[in-house]
Amino acid sequence: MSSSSTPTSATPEELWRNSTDPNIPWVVQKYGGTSVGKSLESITKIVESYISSRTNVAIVCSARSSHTKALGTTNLLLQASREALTPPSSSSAAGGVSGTTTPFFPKRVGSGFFGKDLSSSVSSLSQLDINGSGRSSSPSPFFSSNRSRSPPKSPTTPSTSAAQEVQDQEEGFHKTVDLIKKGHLEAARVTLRAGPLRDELEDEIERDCESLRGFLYAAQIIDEISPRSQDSIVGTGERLACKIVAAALRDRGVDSELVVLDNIVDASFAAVGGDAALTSAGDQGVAQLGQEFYDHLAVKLGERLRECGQRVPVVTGYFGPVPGSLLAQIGRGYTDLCAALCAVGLKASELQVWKEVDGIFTADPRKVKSARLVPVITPDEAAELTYYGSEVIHPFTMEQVIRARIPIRIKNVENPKGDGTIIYPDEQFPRSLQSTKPDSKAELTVEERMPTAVTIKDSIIVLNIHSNRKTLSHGFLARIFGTLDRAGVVVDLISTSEVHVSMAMQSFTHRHRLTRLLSDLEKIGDVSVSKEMAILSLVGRNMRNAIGSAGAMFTALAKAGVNIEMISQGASEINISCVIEEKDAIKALNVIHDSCLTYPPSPARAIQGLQLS
Ligand SMILES: Nc1ncnc2c1ncn2[C@@H]1O[C@H](COP(=O)(O)OP(=O)(O)O)[C@@H](O)[C@H]1O
Ligand SMILES: N[C@@H](CC(=O)OP(=O)(O)O)C(=O)O
Repeated sequence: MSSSSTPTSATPEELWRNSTDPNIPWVVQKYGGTSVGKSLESITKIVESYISSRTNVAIVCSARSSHTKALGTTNLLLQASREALTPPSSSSAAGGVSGTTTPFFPKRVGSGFFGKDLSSSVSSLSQLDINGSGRSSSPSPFFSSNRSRSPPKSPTTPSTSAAQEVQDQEEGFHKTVDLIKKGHLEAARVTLRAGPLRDELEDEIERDCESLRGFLYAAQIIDEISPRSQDSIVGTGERLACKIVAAALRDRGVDSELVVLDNIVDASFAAVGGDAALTSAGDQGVAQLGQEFYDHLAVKLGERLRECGQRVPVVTGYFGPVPGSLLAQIGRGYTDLCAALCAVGLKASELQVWKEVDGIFTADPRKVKSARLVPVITPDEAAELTYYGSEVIHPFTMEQVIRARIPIRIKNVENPKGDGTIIYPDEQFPRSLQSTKPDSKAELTVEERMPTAVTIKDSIIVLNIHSNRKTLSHGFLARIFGTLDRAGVVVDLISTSEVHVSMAMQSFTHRHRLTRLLSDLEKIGDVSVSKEMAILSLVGRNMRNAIGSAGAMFTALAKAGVNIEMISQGASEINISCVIEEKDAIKALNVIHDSCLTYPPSPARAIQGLQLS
């Protein structure tokens, strides 16, 4: 359907009858956490409008974020996990939350609209798997407090006093679970009309949050959260969000079905032959999920979603504890990948990623007022932007849908009529936008030679290692990479000479991890650390053909008095990055946007200096 279609006056039932034809195309819509948190009303209208235009819609949702992703449910869930492993303060013991009005180990309750597979419980400490899939924990803990364990109080042990009890309950993960519960209950009350559906939804939220609490409590007792358990904890966010969205659609007369994917990977993984789904990782490191795994999962998802028949599938973007852990294998933003695999499985005509912005901009519109919408972008450019701070779309997403020749469109929930940004591979670009053909270089306009976007990644540290010259240069580099691999550290940028290596990476949340890494690196050479840095990246497919992009970028930064700590140009030639001080980040973004990305160019702008190679 066209992106500008609007709802008709037909009732939802009439609309829905129109959409049952199996030949009607599918559109998969992924709604980001901020949209689920802030724009539920708009989401339901969008879904209705697509159904009315004879389109089958499947929707995939992320965990709610009421303001920003940083304050969203997934981050709260990760925080709660850490808190469960943090030693309790002075007098409050791990189990000091007894006597609360809500049970720690709630009973599984019958299946209403939300189905029987949705509530789960932890009935024993060995069952550390929040979704009850029955698989045992991985032996290597993802989070472990490394503290000597003091015997926790049992949940039924009375606390010393009522006041202490209240204080205990407010501490640590309990407070965080309460916050998650409160936010979701409020959303349910604001979104749904009073009645049985809302009552059932509130019960479901209550139950899921208490299951979570019980799970964390059990983790606290055994003092360990395995990667698989961590995945399950994180998955609570998508489950809660989807319950609200599915109920909101129903409340407005759109028949929906909640699709929880907690167990889909187990079945898919077995079917493709266990470890065969993982590609070889060599001697060390984590094996990567292979294409065979994704292909099979896509088929499974397609089959599952078609089972929904006339109902709109509302799919948890969390798709279960994958081999090697979802967060380690795919990382944050996994719901984009889930939506992509749903689109592939359904042979959808389009994958739509709905956000709170009109699409991909030339810079973060919150930070650069003059940023413009980019109408078309390549998957490589979108991936570079995501890696370097503009969380536009998960990089793995694009490969899956583009292999299946399904276009991706980024759209704004609050502006559904906008065209958004479409992600096309280079070779599928409209002819006028193909700037890589050698014989067409002379015809390129200044605009066609411009970079696509500028982005900033905050909270960066730079480690500089100077060789102690006790090993040859290749041995020096090998030892550094070996040390980083063992520490599980991802390097964002690197710049090397024979005896000196500078590496930019995300700041460490846990100081002890940095301390440990530094002491290991000090065995290889002298180490210095620069903190509170940011990576500034200029991204654009056109930079392959333009001489002077780097010159324009660094001239503009020099004129603005921005100090550059390190420089790196990726092998792809579509990204030039440098590390600057974090305090200069916004200024640098604006300066680069004004000088390299503003059209039409003024004589003062450095873009004038660009020539074709
Ligand atoms: N180049 C960019 N183009 C568009 N948005 C960007 C860019 N860089 C950063 N952003 C930010 O990314 C966010 C994406 O939208 P949002 O709906 O909040 O994300 P999510 O779908 O993860 O909830 C916006 O807040 C926007 O300010
Ligand atoms: N909620 C998960 C998954 C996700 O994809 O989020 P979002 O769609 O809001 O980027 C996360 O924060 O990582």
